[in-house]
Amino acid sequence: MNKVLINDTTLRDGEQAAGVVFTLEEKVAIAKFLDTIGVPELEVGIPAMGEEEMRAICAISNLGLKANLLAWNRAVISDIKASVACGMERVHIAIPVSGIQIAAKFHGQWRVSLQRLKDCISFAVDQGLWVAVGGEDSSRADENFLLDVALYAQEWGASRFRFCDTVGVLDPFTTYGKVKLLVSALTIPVEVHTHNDFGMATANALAGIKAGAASVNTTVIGLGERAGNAALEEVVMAIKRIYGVDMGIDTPRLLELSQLVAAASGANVPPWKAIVGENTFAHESGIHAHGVLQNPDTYEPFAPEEVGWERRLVVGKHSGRHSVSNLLEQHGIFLNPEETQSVLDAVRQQSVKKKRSLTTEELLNLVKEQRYSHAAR
Ligand SMILES: CC(=O)SCCNC(=O)CCNC(=O)[C@H](O)C(C)(C)COP(=O)(O)OP(=O)(O)OC[C@H]1O[C@@H](n2cnc3c(N)ncnc32)[C@H](O)[C@@H]1OP(=O)(O)O
Ligand SMILES: O=C(O)CCC(=O)C(=O)O
Repeated sequence: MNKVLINDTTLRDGEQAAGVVFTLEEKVAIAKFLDTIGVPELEVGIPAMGEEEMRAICAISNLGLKANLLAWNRAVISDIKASVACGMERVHIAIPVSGIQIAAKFHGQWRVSLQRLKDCISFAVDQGLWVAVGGEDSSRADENFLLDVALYAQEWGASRFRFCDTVGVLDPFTTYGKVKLLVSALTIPVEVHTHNDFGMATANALAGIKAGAASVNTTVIGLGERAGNAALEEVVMAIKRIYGVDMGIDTPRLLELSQLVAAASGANVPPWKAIVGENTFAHESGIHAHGVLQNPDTYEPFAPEEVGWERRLVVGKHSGRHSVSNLLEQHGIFLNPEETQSVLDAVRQQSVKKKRSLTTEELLNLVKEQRYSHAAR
């Protein structure tokens, strides 16, 4: 797999998640964090939204970050003027490309939409801007029409074309085929933008990259419209660990970044969320805990420290003797096999009663209550 460029859109598509509002300070903090950990490109917002958003984009633009910054625009000249007013040197211009979208937004008049795109690219290029074009709803567009739009965008001066699975309807196989067509036809790089409506945003992003996309859109914790986008932490770690390509991202800070974005968005990250969910390196099941105690590779795809976690062994309904005795030994308590089994029985009972795993303190209390002769050597 080729080295791919991450263009993170937490500050644009991420914030579009219904109910999410970042303050200016939060936007700045997220931009700085993404930049610090090595994300090379950030889509920072939509200047056309008005003064408040423009202030935040200007503030980010004034930070002097290493990352390239990009503002999102419709094919509307005043949108691009607003981007210029925010100090943007790079603009992304979106144009609907599917029949459904062109009908809703341009009354089916595709020639009008193409003329708008041409005018906007020319205007932006004349302003000295670097221009990327996004084919909104590329996945449902007629393939020949999509190709024509992309080729025209290239001819008119765009430096990159974004393939958007706007409503997340593709699977990795179809994504691969569609992106490959574009990559083969264009000389400018192709970017993939995927949504998670069927839970395939990350898989589709990887398929697009495999097909030759040079750039991929992500958002932290997968925040974004409806079911969200391809998650930054998933894409980065999959590329690193499945394909062996290190993208130069400081991955031990991914957890802290996810917590920053979760707090700013008011979102609860599910415990089972890939890479940054709190259960991703927690082991309760007896067979798993036993395996992990022998060799963590038995039940972990990579070391927890690589993404900012520490491994946790938890005792509860599904535990076995090995994890119970391991935890107790860490507290200087050494039991014989019969005693360990009776603690395990008590752990199971308590866990079922409480409908959760036990804390270390609860486990130690159980042992105390049983007053084992071998306890606390
Ligand atoms: C797939 C995506 O995520 S696209 C990005 C979506 N993000 C957002 O919408 C968040 C920010 N949006 C906003 O703040 C507002 O929608 C604004 C400022 C952009 C526009 O607001 P309004 O002028 O009030 O229009 P409204 O949002 O109701 O309707 C969208 C208008 O943009 C037009 N439009 C939509 N996409 C495009 C496009 N790519 N190029 C040109 N025009 C477009 C629509 O046809 C409609 O035009 P109309 O007013 O002439 O009918
Ligand atoms: O950039 C574009 O063209 C649209 C991006 C987007 O958010 C989408 O299609 O879901």
